[in-house]
Amino acid sequence: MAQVSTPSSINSMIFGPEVDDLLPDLFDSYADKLQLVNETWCNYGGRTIFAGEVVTVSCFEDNSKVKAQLALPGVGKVLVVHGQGSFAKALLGDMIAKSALDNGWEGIVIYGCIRDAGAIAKMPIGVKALGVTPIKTQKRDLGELNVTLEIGQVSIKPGMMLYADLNGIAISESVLS
Ligand SMILES: O=C([O-])CC(=O)C(=O)O
Repeated sequence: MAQVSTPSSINSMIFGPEVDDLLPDLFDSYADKLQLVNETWCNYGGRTIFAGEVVTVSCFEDNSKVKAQLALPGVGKVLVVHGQGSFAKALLGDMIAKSALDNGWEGIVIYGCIRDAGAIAKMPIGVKALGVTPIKTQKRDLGELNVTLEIGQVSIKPGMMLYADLNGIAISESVLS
């Protein structure tokens, strides 16, 4: 599994042996540099600790841009998708998640829903979302790439760093060091 381009001390928190948690240690050391993205996230990916440089998509019940981005190389990157919190359509399923895994993405955060949660749970990639629905979107190529997103009263901009574990999601303006 590729390691993200963070300082080795943080990499050891993310990838070290028997590491179960990341955010508590990060907030103990770097609280002044972190913003908590305070939403009721559920964990769906087979990898519970992940970090990377943020790429953003904004879309509503259409995951065309999500599919297109995750088909591109993603080593060291996390895709953050603002789906307006919709529970009507899934913005990620197992095929798109597999594509992300094959392309080296560290993780995917969806302010909305996913489907194929059983299969995604077996994939070694980070996936967090608000919930699940079995219904997929219609792909009409609607949505915007690399715009600033407002989630959990935090502005999430492309190029920021995102850190996630079972305790939540946090972002920083730059790589913590
Ligand atoms: O295609 C979709 O919209 C979602 C899906 O089912 C998959 O990724 O397998």
